Amino acid sequence: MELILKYFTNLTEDQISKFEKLESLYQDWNLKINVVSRKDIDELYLRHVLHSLGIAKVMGFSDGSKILDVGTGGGFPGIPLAILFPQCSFHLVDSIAKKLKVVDEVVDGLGLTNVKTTHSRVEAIDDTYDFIVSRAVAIMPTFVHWVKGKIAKPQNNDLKNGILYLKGGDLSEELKDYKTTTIYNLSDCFDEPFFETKKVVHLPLKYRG
Ligand SMILES: C[S@@+](CC[C@H](N)C(=O)[O-])C[C@H]1O[C@@H](n2cnc3c(N)ncnc32)[C@H](O)[C@@H]1O
Repeated sequence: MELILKYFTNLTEDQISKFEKLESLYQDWNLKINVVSRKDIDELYLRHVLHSLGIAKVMGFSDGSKILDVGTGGGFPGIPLAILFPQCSFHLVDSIAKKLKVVDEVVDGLGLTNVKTTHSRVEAIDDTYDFIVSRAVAIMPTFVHWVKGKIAKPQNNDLKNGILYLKGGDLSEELKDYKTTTIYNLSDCFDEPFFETKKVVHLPLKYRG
């Protein structure tokens, strides 16, 4: 938990208590349904919570923003971001029901009122969002194919609306067809060696409507 406080110094009491509660909620639920590996549970704050919050280091969501987390699995990056941005609404989608069972229990346990979950493949979701976040779900061309048409018309001519994807390693081949992409190195934001090769890819997308 100290890790989160090291990099996010303006948290409210409510946010701190929610981040603190996360560990025991995941530990309890992971005993019943294994959604996070043993190693990752031991390093929950580094590998899951802080990594998810890397998105917030490169993009501040304005109040009222609508955000879709595709393939949320055990709730990452959606749940940590929902704690950090209580004035935004988060839709967490996954095609595996048992993973969402854990997410629902964590959301209830934290009293997160800005999160809804849907058991579905993302292709079947018919709605629009300001941002689409994700980690470890598909290569970019597949991902873009799944989510195009799901970006809302920007408020205030904000041309940033689009995908924010947590990725690692060399992305030059995977991203070569996307000219408007910006890649942010999380090693510039966090000192921990875990972030050495970790990046956030920002790909603005054309909006629908
Ligand atoms: C490797 S896990 C990553 C989970 C989480 N994002 C994380 O980083 O911890 C990939 C997840 O994507 C989900 N998934 C894969 N394709 C999907 C699709 N088309 N629509 C919704 N979920 C999908 C899988 O069910 C799985 O839970």
